[in-house]
Amino acid sequence: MAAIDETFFLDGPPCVVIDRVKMTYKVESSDERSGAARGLKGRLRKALGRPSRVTVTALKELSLVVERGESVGIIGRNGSGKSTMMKLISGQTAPTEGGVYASSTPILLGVNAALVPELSGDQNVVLGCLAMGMSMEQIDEQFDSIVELSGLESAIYLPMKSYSSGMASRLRFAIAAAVNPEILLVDEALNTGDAQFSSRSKARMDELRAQAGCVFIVSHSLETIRDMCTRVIWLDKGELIMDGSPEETTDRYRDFSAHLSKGNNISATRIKDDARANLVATQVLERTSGRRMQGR
Ligand SMILES: Nc1ncnc2c1ncn2[C@@H]1O[C@H](COP(=O)(O)OP(=O)(O)OP(=O)(O)O)[C@@H](O)[C@H]1O
Repeated sequence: MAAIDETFFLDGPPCVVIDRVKMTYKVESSDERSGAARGLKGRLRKALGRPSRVTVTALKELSLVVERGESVGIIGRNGSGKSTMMKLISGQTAPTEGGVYASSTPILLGVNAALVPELSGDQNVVLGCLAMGMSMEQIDEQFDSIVELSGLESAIYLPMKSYSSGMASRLRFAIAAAVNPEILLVDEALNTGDAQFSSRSKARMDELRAQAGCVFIVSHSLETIRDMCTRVIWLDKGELIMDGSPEETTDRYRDFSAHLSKGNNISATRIKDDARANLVATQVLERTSGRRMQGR
């Protein structure tokens, strides 16, 4: 049986606690072979022209405790549940089961902030900042540095719908980076924009990271993850496979991916199974007096 890391939190509050969280989605499926399409109900639905619905498991049961000062990288193949985990931590989505607790409101520094394409860049700066809870005074103070970080110069006065996708991403990043959150979530935001913007955004990220209580970073760039994280978790098909140091976890994942891409599925599965067998599972307990205990 996997070892358990029992966590009591008296030595200082953790920033984020994920307690036995599961996430499933109900989606329409046109697959005639799916369980939901078969049987009397399925035939009836089909006769009425209604598509059948299937359940997609985005995250299997997952528990995690993240302390102040940690910078957690999340890696894994496409569809492994990384963005779902970020949405759950940010509160954008509620889990199907379990709970997510945070010491303050986490801010998702993604490239998906909803801005209005018809409005100009500067109008969107105001809109985006208001949406993040900033006051007009704070926006006024930060406006010039947001525009400077975006690097858009005079294009800031043009409608956002006229921007290239890279320009739009730069604006979203610059707006999102204007707040100094205690809990910062970064979902691939650093992988957009040109080289000049990359170094500018990395510098701002480093600043934010230094101020934040804890940071979560999703990225397919293992280099970015190694560079920026103190701890890395590997998700696969919604399951936690590994939770360890950036070097160890990215090495193991790189090995797994290399075997997969060469078609060595059996070796890849063995690497994954070995990693999962060594996982020290977290069990979240009620707040109680005591000290933090490491796995047994
Ligand atoms: N809104 C949704 N409705 C239905 N299924 C969803 C939804 N969002 C995610 N999923 C499913 O949940 C699973 C995990 O998706 P998620 O976006 O979290 O993966 P990811 O690891 O971030 O992938 P990627 O690396 O491709 O961005 C996938 O099977 C996906 O199809």
